[in-house]
Amino acid sequence: MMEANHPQERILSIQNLVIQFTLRGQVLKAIRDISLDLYKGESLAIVGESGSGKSVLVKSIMGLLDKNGYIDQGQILYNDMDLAGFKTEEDWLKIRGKEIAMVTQDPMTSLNPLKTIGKQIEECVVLHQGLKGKEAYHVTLKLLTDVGIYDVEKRYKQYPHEFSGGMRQRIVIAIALACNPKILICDEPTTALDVTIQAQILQLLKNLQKKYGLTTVYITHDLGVVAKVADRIAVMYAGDIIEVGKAHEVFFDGKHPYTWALISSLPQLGSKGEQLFSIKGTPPNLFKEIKGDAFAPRNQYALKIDFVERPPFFKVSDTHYARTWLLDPRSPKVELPEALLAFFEEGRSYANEQ
Ligand SMILES: Nc1ncnc2c1ncn2[C@@H]1O[C@H](COP(=O)(O)OP(=O)(O)OP(=O)(O)O)[C@@H](O)[C@H]1O
Repeated sequence: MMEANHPQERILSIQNLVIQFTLRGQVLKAIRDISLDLYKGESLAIVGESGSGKSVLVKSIMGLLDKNGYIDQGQILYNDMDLAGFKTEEDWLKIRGKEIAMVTQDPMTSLNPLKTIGKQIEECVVLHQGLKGKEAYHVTLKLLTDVGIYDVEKRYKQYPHEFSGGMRQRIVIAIALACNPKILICDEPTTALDVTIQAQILQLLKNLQKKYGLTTVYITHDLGVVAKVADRIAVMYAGDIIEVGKAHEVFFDGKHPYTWALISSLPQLGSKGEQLFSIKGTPPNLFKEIKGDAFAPRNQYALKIDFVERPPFFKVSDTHYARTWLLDPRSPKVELPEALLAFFEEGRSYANEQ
C-alpha cells in the first residue's frame, strides 16, 4: 500500500498486528490490526494520547510485552525474521540492544548507580563491538564526545548521580549506541526534562540519526515535540494508526479529525485551538469490541458510517494516508475552523519556502 512508491528501503514491517492482554479473565485488545513500515535511516514519530497503545506497540518489537500480553495476530518482519513468532528470551537477545535499542523517559532506571558511567558504556562496547582494553576505552570516550559530553576522561570516572538529568539521558543514549543498533526507539525521551534541555536532546538525537544512519522511532503524546525532529508521523488512537505521513503532511494537512484535535491543542494555536477542538469524552473501553471509527463518539464531524464500519486507509498522497470516512468521495465536505485553516496555510507556505 503506502510502501509502493516509497523510495527508501524498508527495515522493519509490521503487518496486521493484534495484541491482547488478559486481565482477570477478560481480554483487552490494545493493538487493533496495525500495519506500519519503518524505513532505513528515517525518524518516525508515533503520537497519541495516553493509553493509545504506543508503548505496547514498541514493546512488542523488542519482546518486552508484560507477561499477560500476547501477539494474537500479525507479523513483525525484520531481516527475514518474523519477530512476532519469537518464543524464547534467547531469540530476543539476538535483537534487543544489538539490533533494536531503546531509550526511555527516566535515565536513572537504565543506569547502575554503583558503577562509573564510563564502565557502563564500555561494557556494551566490549560485549557488542568485540573490542578490548585501550581500544574499548577510546571508543567509549568517542561515544561520550558524540553525545555532547565534554571533558570525557574525567567524566568517564564519574557516577550517574554526578550528572544532571539531561546529561544522564545523553549517557543512556551513548550506552544504546555502544551496542551498534540499527533502530533506536526513544520512548518519551525528554518528558522528564525542562524545555531547553528537551530541545538539546532532540537535536542530539536528530544529529545522531544522520551521523550513524540510525533509524529512529520517537514515541510521545506531544505532537509539538516531534514536529521538528520527525521525518514521518504516525498518529495512534485506541490501538489503531489513524493517520500516517511525512511530518509536514500530517502537521499542515492532517485529515483525520483526531489529528485536527491534536494540532488544535498545540501552544501555537493558543486558546483559539482549545475552543475549536476540546476533545470531549474519553477514549473507548478496549475490553469491548470497537465498531467503526473508534474516535466517532468524540468526533463532531462523525458520519453515520463512522459508527458502523472501520474506515480503510484513504490515500492522500504516495506517502500520506488517513483512516477517515471524510476522505471518501461520497462524504460531505467539512468546513474546518478558520484558525486551523490559517495554521495549515501558514505551515504549508513555510514548508514550501524551505
Ligand atoms: N499488562 C497489561 N495488562 C493489561 N492492559 C495493559 C497492560 N499493558 C498495557 N495495557 C493496556 O494497553 C493499552 C495501551 O497502553 P500503552 O501503555 O501502550 O499506552 P500508551 O499510548 O503508551 O500510553 P502512555 O503514554 O500513558 O504510556 C492501555 O489501555 C493499557 O491499559
